[in-house]
Amino acid sequence: MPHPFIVPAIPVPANPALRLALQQAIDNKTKPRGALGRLEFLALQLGLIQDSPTPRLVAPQIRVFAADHGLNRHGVSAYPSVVTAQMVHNFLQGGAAINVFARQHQLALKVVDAGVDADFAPHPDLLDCKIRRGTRDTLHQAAMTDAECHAALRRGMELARDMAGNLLIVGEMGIGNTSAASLLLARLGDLPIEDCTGRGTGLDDPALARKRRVLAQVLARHAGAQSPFDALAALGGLEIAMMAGALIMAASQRRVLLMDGFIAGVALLVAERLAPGVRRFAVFAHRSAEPGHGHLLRLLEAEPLLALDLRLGEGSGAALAYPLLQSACAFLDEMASFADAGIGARG
Ligand SMILES: Cc1cc2ncn([C@H]3O[C@H](COP(=O)(O)O)[C@@H](O)[C@H]3O)c2cc1C
Ligand SMILES: O=C(O)c1cccnc1
Repeated sequence: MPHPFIVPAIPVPANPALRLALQQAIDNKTKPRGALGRLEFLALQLGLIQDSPTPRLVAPQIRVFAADHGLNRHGVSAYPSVVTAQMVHNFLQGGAAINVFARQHQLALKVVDAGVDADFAPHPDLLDCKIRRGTRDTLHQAAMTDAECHAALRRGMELARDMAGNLLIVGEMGIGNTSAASLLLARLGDLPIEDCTGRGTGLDDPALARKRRVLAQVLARHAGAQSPFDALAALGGLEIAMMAGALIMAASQRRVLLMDGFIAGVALLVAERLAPGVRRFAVFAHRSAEPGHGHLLRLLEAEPLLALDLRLGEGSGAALAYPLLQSACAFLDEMASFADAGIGARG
């Protein structure tokens, strides 16, 4: 179906002359060739994203997208949906993991109400983008109408368009959202739902078996929802749709997308399917302990920087990896070349 929103053009970060110049600059630094390992590839990628021989990270931004999930009434999470709103209050008071790491690395943080099942008083760090109070129960209905799904994508795009800085971390908070992410991965990746499903917030074995059964039923119920847009509307996640919109717009503006774990990663998969090319702007921060993330990374041909067994979300793993991107820019900018230092390169 035609999208009543304009998908912006995604540039191709592959200027061959610049690639050569970056590679030469990296190789001429005072170190054995390749000795900075994957930090060298990171520097090259950041240069190509910014179309610059001296990439710089300016005013990095985190947006944590919060929303609720109708499917959670079937016991697919270890926690009740009310925790989503409680965590929004925690973010606004500065007490969550992502607040701590954002402060540590001076990353600007705002919380987006993408569809929490509660109302909040106005707050300078809260962006009200609410489409509706939570998705519908996907065991019985589509998570969102087409109009709601379009609105969520559009609001995500608008939010990124008007943002400061040249790096975006999308984080999420939504009790039940590993279920939506697993469903989307199974559908868009054509993978068995059992492989895509994990313990999320910490389900025990019987609860995990029940989650798998429920998700298999949901997929069967929405067997017709095959296109990326139809799958997104049917299987949901208002926060996943809004993150996908934000990622599309940010890539179109040549911002670096510093990707967190499983749920944010699924939003990138959706974004890539809706607007091919977005993935090239992504740096993958870490490998989540949620098993679906391994399948997602394979699908996206991504090798993340860290493997810390994190399974939190909120953008926390991306915030932790941020200093590595700073180091990649710094060595490219500041390290002496063999010529600068008067050291003979390998003959
Ligand atoms: C206190 C708390 C803080 C969180 N911060 C992120 N999540 C993470 O867990 C949820 C997904 O797991 P599931 O699908 O099993 O509900 C999401 O909200 C995700 O961001 C949290 C979960 C809890 C309980
Ligand atoms: O990897 C993630 O993003 C994740 C995993 C489990 C629970 N919440 C988030």
